Formats: sequence, structure tokens, C-alpha cells
Amino acid sequence: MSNVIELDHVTKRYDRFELRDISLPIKEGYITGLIGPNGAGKTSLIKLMMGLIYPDQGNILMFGQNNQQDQAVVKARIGYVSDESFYYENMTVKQMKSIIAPFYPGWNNDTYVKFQELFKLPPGKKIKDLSKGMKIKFSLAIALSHGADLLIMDEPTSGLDPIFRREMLELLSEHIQDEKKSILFSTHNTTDLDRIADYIAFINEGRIIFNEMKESLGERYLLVKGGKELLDRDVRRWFVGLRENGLGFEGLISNRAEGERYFRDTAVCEMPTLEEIMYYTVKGSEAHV
Ligand SMILES: Nc1ncnc2c1ncn2[C@@H]1O[C@H](COP(=O)(O)OP(=O)(O)OP(=O)(O)O)[C@@H](O)[C@H]1O
Repeated sequence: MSNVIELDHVTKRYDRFELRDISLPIKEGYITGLIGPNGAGKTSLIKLMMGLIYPDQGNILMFGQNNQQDQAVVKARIGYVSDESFYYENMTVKQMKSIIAPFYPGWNNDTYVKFQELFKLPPGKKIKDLSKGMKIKFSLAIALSHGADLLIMDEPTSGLDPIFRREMLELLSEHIQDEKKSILFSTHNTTDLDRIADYIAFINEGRIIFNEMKESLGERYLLVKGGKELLDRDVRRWFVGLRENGLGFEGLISNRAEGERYFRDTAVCEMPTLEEIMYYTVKGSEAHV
């Protein structure tokens, strides 16, 4: 199985933040959700892939090609959706579309018209007068109209109402039916991932915590709820994150087999939700600062 994106030991430093030695393969033909709390580094990671910022160290391959040396070829195959607008604010939707379309050899105007109607995009409205959700819809219509092999989307669902949010996720699932297409999107929202993601890449404080098939996460982690008397210093070390109150605790263990062996008869063992995995991982990393 080949990788549509491959980050190889990529480091990017800012004054107070670092994406540290990131090696991240994104699988071709699947939907990967990039998730992490505010400030985890999701947008920076996406900008690195898009060649909008440059790594201090490491290599980035898109479709097996270097994303800087082969920039034009690579970019023509990517549909990029972000709420940071790269459009001319004073142009209308129609004018902007006419400027963008010729850049893409695979542009299909019938497809664009179909999405323009579906998304109720007002052709005569200026870009600056579009709502945040409308801008995202416009970006998405463009991305879906030039036959992109890879959609990269930075929080595409964040400005959308719940109805369109759901419709959009369905649309993305349909898009991926074409076996060679791939999607990477960042989100804060675990329900987006529950609905459509095949793979989940979780980033926290500039590091990749995991990049795994959604199904296999449940086999790896264990959520344990029990009485405080079960916790001693050694046992505490097994927990990625732990929440305690007067009598009891609830916590996440990353080695499911070991956790089950110890807690099976004395505590409640459950398969964690994605949200619980995120919550305890972030909580645990804060506790260790
Ligand atoms: N140009 C820059 N110069 C300095 N620091 C930056 C720059 N761009 C981003 N950062 C810092 O890098 C960190 C990661 O930011 P980034 O936008 O990648 O996170 P994110 O996961 O997308 O967050 P959010 O979910 O809030 O959008 C933040 O602490 C941010 O302040």
C-alpha cells in the first residue's frame, strides 16, 4: 500500500513551539483525520505539506515527489480547503472561479456548476461578503472540480452548520469511492472522525502520538474505572492519564492486554471512545510538564 504523503523526520521550530521529528505516512485511497487540541500543530503540519512553510529539517514527499522541487506538479493534484482565504476579497465568486479554473488541467466546469447549485453559492457575491461557511463551501467546490487526487483540508467543518456538516462528510465519503483518491483533514471534532475517517493521526504538543486505523485503536487502549485502593505508585505509571475524585478513579491505559490482566476482576474495563483517548492523553501530558 503506497503513501500519498510521507513526512520523514520533519522538524519545524518557532520561538515557543516545535514540530519535533515528525515521521508520518498518509495512506493512499483512505480518509485520514488529523486531530489534536488547540495549538497542537495541525495547521503548521498542513502548511508544511502544502509548501506554504518550510521545514528546518527532514523531507516531505507528496505522491512520491518532493513537495518543494516538484511544487507545480504536486499542487495541481491537490485540492486545498482552509478557512484562511487565498482569494481576492473584492472579486465575486464567479470572477474568482474564472481566474482559478485555467490553472488546473483537470478542471471540469459541469462539476463546478453542480456543486455551485448544491452548495447554493451566490455567483455575484463578493468573496469578502461570504460567511465563513460559504467560503469553505466555495473552496470545497473548487477542490472537487479539478479532479484532485488528494484533498487536504484544515478544519473544513468548523464553520459549518450541523446539517451541511453531515452532508459534507457524506460527500467526502462518496468522493473516496474512487479508489485512488485520498483525503487528509484536520478537526477538533471526534464525531467527524467517527463518521468517516479510516485512519486517525493524533498530534499533541508538536508530536505525533499515534497514526493508526480507527478500528485498531480500540484494541490498543483501555479505559478503567475503579476504587482508589487499586492505585499504588507502580500501577499509576501504566496510565496515560488519570482523573481521581474522593473515592474512585477513571483513567486510560495504552497497553490494553496488561491493563485487562490486572484490572479484569477488580475494576470496570471499557473500550474508550476517541474523545476519551484524546482527553486523557492531553491531560496526562499536562500533568508531566
Ligand atoms: N508563524 C509562527 N510564528 C511563531 N509561532 C507560530 C507560528 N505559526 C504557528 N505558531 C505556533 O505554533 C503552535 C501550533 O500552531 P498551529 O496553528 O499549527 O496549531 P493547531 O493545532 O492548528 O491549533 P488550532 O487547533 O488552535 O487551530 C502554536 O503555539 C502557534 O502559536
